[in-house]
This record gives sequence, C-alpha cells and structure tokens, in this order.
Amino acid sequence: MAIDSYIQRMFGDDSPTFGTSKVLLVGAGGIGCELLKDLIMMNIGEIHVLDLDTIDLSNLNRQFLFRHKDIKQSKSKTAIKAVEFFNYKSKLFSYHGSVMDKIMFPLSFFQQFNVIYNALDNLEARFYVNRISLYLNIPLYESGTTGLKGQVQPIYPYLTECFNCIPKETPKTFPVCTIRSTPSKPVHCITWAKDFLFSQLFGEGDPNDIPSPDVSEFTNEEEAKASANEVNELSDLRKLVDDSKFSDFDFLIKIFNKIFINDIERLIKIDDLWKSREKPSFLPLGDYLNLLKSTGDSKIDRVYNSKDLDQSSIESIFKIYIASTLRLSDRLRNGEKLEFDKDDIDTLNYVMSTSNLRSLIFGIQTKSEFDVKQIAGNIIPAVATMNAIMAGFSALSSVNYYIEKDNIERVSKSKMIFDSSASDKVVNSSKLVKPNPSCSACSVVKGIVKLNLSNLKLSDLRDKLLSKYNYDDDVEIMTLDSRLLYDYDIEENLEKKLSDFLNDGTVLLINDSDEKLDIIELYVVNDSSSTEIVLPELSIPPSKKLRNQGTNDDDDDIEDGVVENGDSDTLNKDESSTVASSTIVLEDNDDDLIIEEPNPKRRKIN
Ligand SMILES: Nc1ncnc2c1ncn2[C@@H]1O[C@H](COP(=O)(O)OP(=O)(O)OP(=O)(O)O)[C@@H](O)[C@H]1O
Ligand SMILES: [Zn+2]
Repeated sequence: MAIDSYIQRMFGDDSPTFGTSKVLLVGAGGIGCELLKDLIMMNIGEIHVLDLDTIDLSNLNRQFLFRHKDIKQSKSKTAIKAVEFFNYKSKLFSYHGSVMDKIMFPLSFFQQFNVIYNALDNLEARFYVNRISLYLNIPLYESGTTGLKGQVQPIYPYLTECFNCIPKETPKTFPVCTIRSTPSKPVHCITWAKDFLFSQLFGEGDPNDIPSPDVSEFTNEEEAKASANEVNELSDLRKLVDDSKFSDFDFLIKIFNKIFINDIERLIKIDDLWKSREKPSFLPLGDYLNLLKSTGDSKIDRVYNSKDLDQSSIESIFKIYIASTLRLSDRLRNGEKLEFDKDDIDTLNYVMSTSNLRSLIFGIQTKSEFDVKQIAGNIIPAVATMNAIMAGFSALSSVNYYIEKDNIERVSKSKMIFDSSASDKVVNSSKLVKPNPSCSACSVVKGIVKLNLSNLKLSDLRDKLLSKYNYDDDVEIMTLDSRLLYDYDIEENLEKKLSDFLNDGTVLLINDSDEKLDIIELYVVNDSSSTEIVLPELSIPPSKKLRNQGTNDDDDDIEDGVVENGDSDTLNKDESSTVASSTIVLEDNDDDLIIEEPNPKRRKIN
C-alpha cells in the first residue's frame, strides 16, 4: 500500500500537513539514518539532511543506510542516495558540513524550515541548534541515546523547556595528581597514557612548548616538582623522537627508563603519597631489557601487535609497547601528524601497552585491547534498537505539530519520551515543563539585528539601541563570548567600524547600565544592502535584579513599612509592581523620608 494511503487511513481527511512541510535533520548517524527513513514514511515535503562526517567502518553495524563500499563517503549524501529506491514523495537535500559553520549555514539557512530534528552526538552542536531554534522560533525535536538509555524532547520555544533549561552532566574528569602520581583504577592509567604520554611524545605541537603542570593542582610540593621534572624530560625525549637522523635502538630504552623507572623512583621517594596507599613497584623486566640491549634493533618484532597479546604476560605487553613505539616514531619521522584514534592500531596499541605497564607498576588490573579502546575512545555502546525506538518517537512526537501547528499552545502539551527501567515497559513519558526562568538561553529576550557592518560605527549601533528601546541612560555592549565592546568607561571603540568587532552570526548581549531593563540578546545579520540598522521589536522585561528586589521588598513591606512609588508607564501591567520598587521610599523612625536611589552595579569583562 502506498504511504499516502497509510497516512490517510491513520489520520482520515484531516491529514496533517506533512507534504507541505520543509524540515532539517541534523546528523545522519545512528539516530539520523532511522529518522530519515521515518520522515520519508511520513511523506514530509522536503527533508534537508546535514552532517559533517564521512562513513567509518564502525558505523556500519547500526547506520543501516550505509554499506562497506560507502566508507569514507559523506554521510548526508550517502544517506539520501541510499533511500532512493523507497517509494516516497519527499524531496531530499544533503549538506556536508558542521551545523555550526556560520558561513555555510547562516541564520537565513535555518529560516526556511518549519521543524528541526536533532540527531547529534555532542552537547556543543545541540546547544547551538537549540539557540537557533529559539532565535527563529522553530520547534526542535531533540533526541539522543547512550546504550540502552534514550530520550526524545520536543522543544516548543518559550512554551516548553529548551535544551539548555536543564543542567547537563559534563564528562567525568580526574584530578591531575591522580593521573600523574597516584592512579588507582585502569581508567586513570589509560587517561595518563592517552592524554599525557601519547600526546606529549607523539602528538602535534612544539616539544619546547609542553606546558608545565599547574602547581596549585597538587597538594604536595615535592609531587608538583616531580611532575614538572617529568614534563621537562619528556620534552627532551620528544626531541629525540622528532630527530629524523635518529634510528638508534637506545632511544627505546631511554624512553622506557624515564617513564617506567626514573619517574616511578621519584614518586616512591615522596613518603606522604604512600601513607595510605600501596607503593608502586618496578616491572620485573630486567632480563628482558638486557636481552634486548644486547641483541639490538635487529631482533625487535616491529609488527608485533595486539592480535598477539597475551594479557597475562608482562613480556607480551612490553613487546607491543616496543613495536608500537617504533611504528609511531617511524610515522612521525615520515612527516605524519599523529593524534590518538581508537581505530588506528598503532596509537591504540601504544596506549593499551603503556597504560597496562603503568597498571602493573601500581598494582592495578590490566585491560584488554577491547576495553582500552572503549575507555580511551570514550565509546558508549550504541544500540541499534534504541536508536530506532527514539528516532521513531521523535518522528511520532512531531505528528502533533503537523496536525495542529496553528494551536501551538495545545501542541506544547505533548510529552517527552525516555527509556524505562521498569521490566514491563520499554519507555516512559512525562509532560513537557515550562521553561526554566533562569535559563541563560531561553529566559533572555532575543532578536535579530540587520545592519551593514562595514558601513557603520559602534556609536551608530549604541545610539540606535538607546533610542529604540528607551534606555534611560546608557548600555553595555558585549559579545556572547564575553568581549566587552562598549560601556561608559570604554569609549575608544565608539568610532571604530562594526566590522572590526563583529561578523555575520556574532551574538551581542545588551545590558542596561541602569540595571532597570533586562539583558537582551541580538543575533547580528550582516546585510550589505541595508542602509540603516534594523532592530527587532522587543518587549524588554525589567531586570532580574529589580524583579528580585521587588519580591524582597514585598516581604520588607510588612517589617519596615516600605511604601512603594514609581513610574510604571513603560511596563507590562503584571510587572509594574516589581519594577516600581526601583525608587523606594523608606520611612525611618523619625518620620523623615529617605529616597534610596537604585545603585547600578556594573560588570566588566576584559
Ligand atoms: N556540528 C555538527 N554538524 C553536523 N553533524 C554533526 C555535528 N556534530 C556531530 N554531527 C553528526 O551527528 C551524528 C551523530 O551520530 P552518532 O551518534 O551515531 O555518531 P557517529 O559519529 O556516527 O558514531 P560513533 O561516534 O559511534 O563513531 C554523526 O554522524 C556526526 O557526524
Ligand atoms: Zn531554556
């Protein structure tokens, strides 16, 4: 049966406006491939698929639109080609690039869409698209999975929580001293091997530029000194690795001695570290090292790798260490730039062997190549079924919107879907919640300012802001990344051209110097044909400070007999009582009236 007939059967004559909709699908990975199939089955008018990546071998187990022959091809292009044989009406478009690339995808690119679906794997891009959906007031269907966990959050800007409303967990990090001096878990040794040892010996960057560790991160002074020494010596070794004439086998012994003997000796001497911990011990590799020294380079098995690993044998781990060090230094000397990649056998073997040798020294359990790959590659197992379920719910949640897009209040009563831990349920749902009033993304009034950056000066923008929004006194102008461009102490920029500071896509924060009005956020759109600055119509609420003051003063009213007074002309009715408290009249015990002026506290960001 044709898709149309299914849709007709399900929705009857009130068939939703799938066919006339134009949507953006961000991400063509695990969830994205599934979602593309689902959206096609809904006969969405236009589906624009955007992804920055190419296909890897490791994607094939779950990204069902891709085949072995597609490896190294663009994900978005391959995905839309793969569905060509589906019986569909949707028009498909693909884009190969990062959604955060403001040149490839300016705000106007997003403006054409009715709905955005996120199928991303990182917070940065998710936060970015969330902001775009807020600027343009486009519903966003946010989905994600980690293993057997998953979630779909429909976001109806300003009506329901946005992606930024709820604080997100950041990836776990470990204290520097644990990684450098007192590891107690395999993950500590793997982090040391990958982020410290590998990156300093083989990673990009000038060996003279290896930063010293931050002394304040160590509680023990000797430990901080030992750590600083380690870095200096490593930088010398890196020079040896880089030296193109160097082919002396001694080099391997030097590195080994430094990392696995001298550095450990130094740590053992710091008694304070071992009061409540087992001291590290040396690897029983003496005979093997001597044998290698006497037989020399010719006897080294350069191709020995993790396939030959006997995890219980120190010698086997050591042989992988030697072989992978040689292979990596050869590659480095051939001019290759190296970075850790879980799918690059040399870098993985190096991290696996060095972390396991360190684990043995500190009495920690060794890990297999598979485990090290998971931990070092930050791999969270992706489960194809969970991706398919969440993609399905993402598409399904959006049906509400297509059916009743003219009644967005009603649509915003939809539900959020997430995995269930109950044995008899696959998923759970909960009502969408109103936005968090202190969310830094959606609680700030936003708009788009159109202007010709190369024709105008900062003073033009400042003057226009003052007149358009009736600020009493002055404003502070800064960028979202905290560059202060103007306030009443910093006038030197006023006569400079806006193009000196701003680009298409820069986000500006405008703050009322009097702290009466709330901060506003303006997205800069450079329009070279524009002759004037076009600022958005905004209704700027009173500042949070005033609102809080209002609330506190309400309490004080009872205790202190505060009488409120003020001009509420420019205010919304329901906010007038709080803003009026900007001029507070206090009655003191002697019946004299004291007028307390608002005391604007200014923030300076350098
Ligand atoms: N800034 C971005 N712009 C466009 N696409 C992005 C951006 N960031 C991530 N993506 C894409 O989002 C998709 C997420 O899919 P998924 O979670 O399955 O990850 P993956 O990279 O395909 O798999 P794995 O991480 O397991 O190798 C990927 O295809 C990735 O390229
Ligand atoms: Zn929010």
